[in-house]
Amino acid sequence: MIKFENVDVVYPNGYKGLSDISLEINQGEFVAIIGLSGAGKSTLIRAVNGLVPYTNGTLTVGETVVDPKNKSKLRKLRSKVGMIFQQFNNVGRISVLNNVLIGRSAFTPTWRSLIGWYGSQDKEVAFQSLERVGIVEKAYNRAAALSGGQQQRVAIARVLAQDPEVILADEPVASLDPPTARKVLGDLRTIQRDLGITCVVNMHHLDLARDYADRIIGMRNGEVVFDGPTQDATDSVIADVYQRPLSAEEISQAQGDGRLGAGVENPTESDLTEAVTAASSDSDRKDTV
Ligand SMILES: Nc1ncnc2c1ncn2[C@@H]1O[C@H](COP(=O)(O)OP(=O)(O)OP(=O)(O)O)[C@@H](O)[C@H]1O
Repeated sequence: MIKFENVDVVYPNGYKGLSDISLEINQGEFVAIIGLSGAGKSTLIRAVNGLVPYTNGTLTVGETVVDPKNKSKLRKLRSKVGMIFQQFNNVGRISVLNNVLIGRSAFTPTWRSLIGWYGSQDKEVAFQSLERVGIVEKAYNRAAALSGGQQQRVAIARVLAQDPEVILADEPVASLDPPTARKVLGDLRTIQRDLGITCVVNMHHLDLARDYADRIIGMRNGEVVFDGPTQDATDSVIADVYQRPLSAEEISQAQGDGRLGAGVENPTESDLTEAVTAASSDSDRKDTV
């Protein structure tokens, strides 16, 4: 489904963010990416939808070769690859429902999505998506008025409304308290199991990765140093990924924040808009009204 073949990412300043990555992620897997700050987790995830362009090798999602230079191909890819971020990236001043409808942009002519004119079928999909994450009663609230956990659920519902094959989640629970983090990961897990959507999730806490993922990929210095089923990711294996024993905070989110620093630059507004609104100008999209 997602296939990295000898993929490198070299940033414009010459820094090698990913080095010779070869791996395959199958349709319907729930994969956690772990590793120290700066290991390359965000770079790996963002390469999949072209937010970070890879500079060598081949990266494919399904039948599509990710081509960061081909904007129209990229938009089409992003319509099938939803992305959620640590900071939710909802539009705070508009309603929850309208935020979720943004996920329908790929199915709506550009001029109509620009004025927020979505058809009844789109609204039905949006309501179903909100129901799936348990916040349908918030549909007409302003997104900014919701709690962090609810806002992340809005982001998940928006991605679901895209009808994605893959959900990429770049530290989706890093801003949430431990119980809320578990609820949000539980939603993602249910979505993956019920709908067969592939989930690739960056996480800072080993206990969350172990509790929710089928498979763990451990990264260090831009390389994959562990890749296996979750049950094989023992403490000693993970200590090897980190090259030292883990602290209690790194193992369990309940022990504290556990973050060790900042990662890739925040994406620009336009990158985010593109990543979440996907293929709104593709010629083969369907008008659903
Ligand atoms: N735009 C950029 N230009 C140059 N180097 C970058 C850029 N973005 C990231 N890097 C570097 O690439 C490396 C990998 O960063 P990345 O954010 O992918 O790591 P991470 O494992 O996700 O870290 P964190 O857990 O802190 O988010 C880091 O050393 C980082 O400083």
